[in-house]
Amino acid sequence: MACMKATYLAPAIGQYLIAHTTQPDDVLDALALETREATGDRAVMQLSPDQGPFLTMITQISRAENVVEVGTFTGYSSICLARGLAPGGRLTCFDISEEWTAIAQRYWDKAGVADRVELRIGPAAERLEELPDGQTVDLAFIDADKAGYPVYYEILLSRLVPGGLILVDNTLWNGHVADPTVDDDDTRAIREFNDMVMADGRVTSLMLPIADGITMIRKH
Ligand SMILES: C[S@@+](CC[C@H](N)C(=O)[O-])C[C@H]1O[C@@H](n2cnc3c(N)ncnc32)[C@H](O)[C@@H]1O
Repeated sequence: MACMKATYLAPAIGQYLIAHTTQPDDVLDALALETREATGDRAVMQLSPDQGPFLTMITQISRAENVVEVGTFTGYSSICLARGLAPGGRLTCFDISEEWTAIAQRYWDKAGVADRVELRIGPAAERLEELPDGQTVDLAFIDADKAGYPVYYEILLSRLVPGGLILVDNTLWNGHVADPTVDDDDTRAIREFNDMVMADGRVTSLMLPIADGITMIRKH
C-alpha cells in the first residue's frame, strides 16, 4: 500500500487518489526503497507519491528556469523538480546532511538530471545568503526544519521574480495546526508560519490539501 500522508482523508479515498495519480517510475521506486533501508523511520520525511507529479507539473507549467529547494534529504523531490525544468534550467539544492544527500547525488545520476542540479551543504539560512548577488529565483520548494521556514521564506521571497512561486510542504502538519489541543514546538512553528504568510500583502497564497498540506505562494 502506498504511503498516505493525507491523514485527514478517509483511507480509502487517499488510496484511490494515489492510485489515480501518475505512478513513480523505477528510479523513484528504487530511491524510496533505498531510503527506507538506509534511514529507517526517517524515510517518512520523503515526499509521498502524489506530491511528485505535482512538483514536476508546477515546475513545467511555470516554465521555471531557476529553481531552489530547501530540504533535499535523499533526493526524491529534487528529481521531481529537476524533471520539470525548462531547457537550460537549474535546480540548486540546500541541505545540512552530507550522508543523506550522498544518496540524492547517486539518484540524480540514475535519473539523468545530475547535469542540472547543484548541491549546497550546510545550514540553509547561511548557505542561501551566499547565493550570488542578482541571482533571481522563479520557483522554490521549502521542506526542511520547520523552525527555519520564516527565514527561508524571507530570503527566497526577496530573490523571487514577480509572479514567481514558493511551495511549502507540511503546512497541515498531520492536521495538528487545526487542533487546539496540540501545542508542541513544530506545530507552533507551522501555525506561526501559516499566519505570517496570510498576513503578507506581498503575496497570494493557497493551501492545498495534498499529502501533509502544500502551500502555494505567488509573489505579486
Ligand atoms: C523533510 S526532509 C526533506 C525531504 C525531501 N524534500 C524529499 O523529498 O525526500 C528535511 C530535510 O531538511 C534538512 N534540514 C534540516 N535542517 C536543516 C537546515 N538547518 N538547513 C538545511 N537543511 C536542513 C534535513 O537534513 C532533511 O534532509
